[in-house]
Amino acid sequence: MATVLDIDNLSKSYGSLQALDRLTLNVEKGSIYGLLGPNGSGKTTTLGIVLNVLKPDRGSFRWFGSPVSRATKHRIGALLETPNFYPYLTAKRNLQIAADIKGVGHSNINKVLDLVGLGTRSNTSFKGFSLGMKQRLALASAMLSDPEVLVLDEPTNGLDPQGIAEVRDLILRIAAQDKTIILASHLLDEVEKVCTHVAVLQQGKLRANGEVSNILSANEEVIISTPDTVPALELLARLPYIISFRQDKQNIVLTLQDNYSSLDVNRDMFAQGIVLSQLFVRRKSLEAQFLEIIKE
Ligand SMILES: Nc1ncnc2c1ncn2[C@@H]1O[C@H](COP(=O)(O)OP(=O)(O)OP(=O)(O)O)[C@@H](O)[C@H]1O
Repeated sequence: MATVLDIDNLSKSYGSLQALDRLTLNVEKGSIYGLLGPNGSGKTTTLGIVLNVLKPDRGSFRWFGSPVSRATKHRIGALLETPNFYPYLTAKRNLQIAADIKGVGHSNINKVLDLVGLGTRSNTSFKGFSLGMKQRLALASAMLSDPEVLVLDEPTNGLDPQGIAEVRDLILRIAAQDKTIILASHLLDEVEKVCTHVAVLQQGKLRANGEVSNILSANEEVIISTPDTVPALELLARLPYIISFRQDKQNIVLTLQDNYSSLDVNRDMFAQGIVLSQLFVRRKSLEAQFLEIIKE
């Protein structure tokens, strides 16, 4: 898989505040890469640097294997903050002006309006749009040059639930067109629903990164209930593949080593004459995972 963005040891301070501390990560083609972190963790600073708006103190980054240049810039679309459209002009006219500013032709305008679901509203003035529609128009504007990569900072901020759902759906549709998306968010739910990969930032440091599905699947819990609690706890303490267990009301919650499953627990309990009244697997939520990561 080709690397689209390669970030190597980026650091940035504002006075005595270290906003970014030796950040290293790779974004591969076709991924939807989430930069996840609480407010002030360095997400916007990272995006500002890789979009050449901010200068890093140290470190480097490469787009498509090369230092940033006019040629690489044309391959990247960005939405860092909601752009100012002219309120009394139509969606289409606003995109024509945006295209002129970017130095791209008008040939993609109808296509991007259709893509974001505003094809039938192209002659409506911007001021009549809902916040969700305004954000979708902003995404259309970022897509005017048909970029390979889209960089988005908190794309659903301030939207109502319907607007959030529309923008997330749109991001997935854009990604399905063989685009790479890099997206900063403080919303765990958003990253879990939209992203294929995640980098967790805290106080400018990378705390964890990888495929969202890996981070989640590596963190399953097995929940069991049994009337034979005491022998069950004794057995769990002896089983070598149990990483941890704890009692939670009537249940016992287990974390298992990789390559072991609830079947192993059931079989070993049964072999010792311990009957389970309940056994199920629960995926630790990304939120639980995230809180553990930033607690370390
Ligand atoms: N121009 C600036 N001058 C001084 N400090 C800044 C500046 N820009 C950002 N910071 C500080 O740097 C840290 C990282 O900010 P950044 O905006 O990158 O974080 P973020 O994760 O995007 O957070 P948010 O979601 O709140 O935007 C924060 O503590 C912020 O207050």
